[in-house]
Amino acid sequence: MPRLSSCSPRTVRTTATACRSSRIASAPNATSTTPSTSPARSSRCGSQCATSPARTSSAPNCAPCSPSWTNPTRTTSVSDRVRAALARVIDPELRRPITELDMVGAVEVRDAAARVELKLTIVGCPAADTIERDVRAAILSVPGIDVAQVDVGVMSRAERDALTEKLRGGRPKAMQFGADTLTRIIAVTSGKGGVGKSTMTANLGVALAASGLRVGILDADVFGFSIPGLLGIEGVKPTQVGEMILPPVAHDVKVISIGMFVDAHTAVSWRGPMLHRTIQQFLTDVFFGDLDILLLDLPPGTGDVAITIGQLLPHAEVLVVTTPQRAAADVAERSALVARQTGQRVIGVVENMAGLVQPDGSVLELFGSGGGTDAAARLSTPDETVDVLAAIPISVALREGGDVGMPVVLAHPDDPAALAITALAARLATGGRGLAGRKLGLSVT
Ligand SMILES: Nc1ncnc2c1ncn2[C@@H]1O[C@H](COP(=O)(O)OP(=O)(O)OP(=O)(O)O)[C@@H](O)[C@H]1O
Repeated sequence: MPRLSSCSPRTVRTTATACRSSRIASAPNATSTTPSTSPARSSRCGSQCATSPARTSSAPNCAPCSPSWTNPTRTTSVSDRVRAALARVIDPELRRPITELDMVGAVEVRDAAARVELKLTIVGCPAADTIERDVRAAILSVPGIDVAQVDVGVMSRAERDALTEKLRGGRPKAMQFGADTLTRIIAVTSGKGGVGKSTMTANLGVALAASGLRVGILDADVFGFSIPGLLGIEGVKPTQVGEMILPPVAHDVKVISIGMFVDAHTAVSWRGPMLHRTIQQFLTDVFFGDLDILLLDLPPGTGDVAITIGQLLPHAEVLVVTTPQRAAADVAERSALVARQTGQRVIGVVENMAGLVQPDGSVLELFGSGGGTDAAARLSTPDETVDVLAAIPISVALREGGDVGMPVVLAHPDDPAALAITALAARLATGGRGLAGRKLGLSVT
């Protein structure tokens, strides 16, 4: 089983000891825009303290170095207001208020200064700077507070375990997307490689998230992972809190990919059991939270990953991507049939790389035509009609967006391919969330 390592540790800069490492700001404008790690401010404050440790610093922009926080003179209502402001700070990875995540320790107020203990989940938390900056801004947003001191520490193991437990909602560690999940799971599949499955998955995910849905992408294309690159997060490592893996967020989409755990230049060559365990671990250990839609980018063909996904997620829906070429449609049909054998429902066909519009307005059908309609017709049964849900034209902007990690639906929303993908997302989004139409495996005895 592959070891999914945590993100590379960085040292958290704590402010446990006053002044030397404290990052104290004197005014909202100064702090919210100035990096809290400003060496100038730290050393200025540090030198003040070195000479008069217990005294209020008189340096410009330097807050009291060691105020007597234990004996606050302000009423508790001000610290309550600081706490209320902190409840608006959202952890970028866990997507919940930091107060709910028990990341806020003591909150103390003295005169116009507030001190807050911030407990990060792990040492080297990649979101540390963002959280600290937001905490500082939240403190300074409270009327009457113009000095913010944030003492940054790290949760103890017990606190981390308690958080993991809380995030799981008290449920034992298990596959998150079982038959009773309210999350719609859509596997993007094709028989043939290079038809644009990953490009479609990435853009669809971003378009669905832009429409207000909570979206996750699981890159199950273990051998040819490309989702991190398509979404501009190549090289980003997930944070690990205890046994829980927090998926990086790109363009509002939570993303997990084997590419985040192996060296960029490593070729993954695993046999079936290893692939199975990896996908299973993704579905169990990665904390996606409450999602509306989970998209799966499958490798081409009908191999081990497709079978694993069929076994683990028989209630998933399947979106078949093909090109207009008849040969591609033949193979696409096969991948959909395998999915169907596991109980998954084919919800439609996407014909990608449809005609390229020429400067004179004529359309060049580089890959022929009719493949999508063909595949849909062959996949339709007397009980279930399968439609072509979208035809995505060939687009230079789409390809370029993939190359630079900026999906075309965001970078060029008026591009014909972007418009077609956005319309497809809107169509899929109307499917709603829940168990409606799902086989529940109930039987009457
Ligand atoms: N509509 C399109 N117009 C232009 N280029 C496209 C279009 N769709 C995809 N591409 C390009 O085609 C190439 C293959 O796309 P992609 O990697 O998404 O395919 P895939 O089916 O996921 O491939 P694989 O089989 O490797 O998983 C990429 O370079 C992508 O930018």
